[in-house]
Amino acid sequence: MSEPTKILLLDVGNTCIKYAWVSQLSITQTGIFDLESVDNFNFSEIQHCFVSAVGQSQKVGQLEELLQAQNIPVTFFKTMSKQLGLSCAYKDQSRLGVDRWLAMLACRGEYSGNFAVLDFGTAMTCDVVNSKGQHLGGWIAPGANTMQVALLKETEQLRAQQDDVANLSLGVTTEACINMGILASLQGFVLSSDTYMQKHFAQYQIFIGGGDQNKLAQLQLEHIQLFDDLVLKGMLELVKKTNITD
Ligand SMILES: Nc1ncnc2c1ncn2[C@@H]1O[C@H](COP(=O)(O)OP(=O)(O)O)[C@@H](O)[C@H]1O
Ligand SMILES: CC(C)(COP(=O)(O)O)[C@@H](O)C(=O)NCCC(=O)O
Ligand SMILES: [K+]
Repeated sequence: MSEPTKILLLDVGNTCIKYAWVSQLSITQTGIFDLESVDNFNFSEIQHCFVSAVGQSQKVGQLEELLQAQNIPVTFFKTMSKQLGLSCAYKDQSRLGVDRWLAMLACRGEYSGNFAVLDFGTAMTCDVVNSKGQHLGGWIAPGANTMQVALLKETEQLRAQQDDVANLSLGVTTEACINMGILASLQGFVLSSDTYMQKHFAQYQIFIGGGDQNKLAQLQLEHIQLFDDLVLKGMLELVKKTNITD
């Protein structure tokens, strides 16, 4: 018997490209996709490739050429005004990053109540969705690495050394003060979303995803849940529910 055909999902953020292999409509493997070592990547038996892209357009172009050369059909997801019971708050939905849309679809697939979804990558974003599936809007702020880059660029005396700090304390060196300051900003983003949700909803959940979610693992709040592979799981929801590959 031949191997079941596979679907490749690609989540192109402004810093990293994440991939997932999907077989029989389940994710079997995820990782970081590196275009430089693409020769080691097994493209045989790919039935269809689905892409969410919000950055790195040059790499996306290269990827598209590579897949087309192998006759692999490629579908790019777009933010819709309405999809799978979710309605976009933006008047012009095409302006909302498709990664934010897919993250909301992933959470809605898991949870039917009111929620906020926070994604900690190059930018940190928050999107609020009510139990009727109405997206109410959100926030965009610089992510951890972007904060550090901006801080070093705009000052003279700062120097940084990134450290995977998760417990918030006080720094006694410049480097530690920056790491703690950035962690405080990330935690503040979460706490502000909690305050907002508490004010507007009797019941809610806060989902946290993105490459820097591990920085928030120590933050123990009643309504918070870490959510791996948010965007990839949103893509899977669409692939499953729309039978797009039939
Ligand atoms: N495998 C990893 N290990 C540790 N940190 C990572 C990893 N991947 C991403 N990160 C961190 O997450 C950030 C990128 O997160 P990600 O959600 O992939 O961003 P984007 O979607 O904007 O490309 C990086 O700035 C880095 O700090
Ligand atoms: C906000 C973002 C930069 C987040 O990107 P990421 O951190 O995942 O790389 C991206 O979703 C984007 O470019 N959005 C378009 C503007 C908007 O959503 O309003
Ligand atoms: K993000």
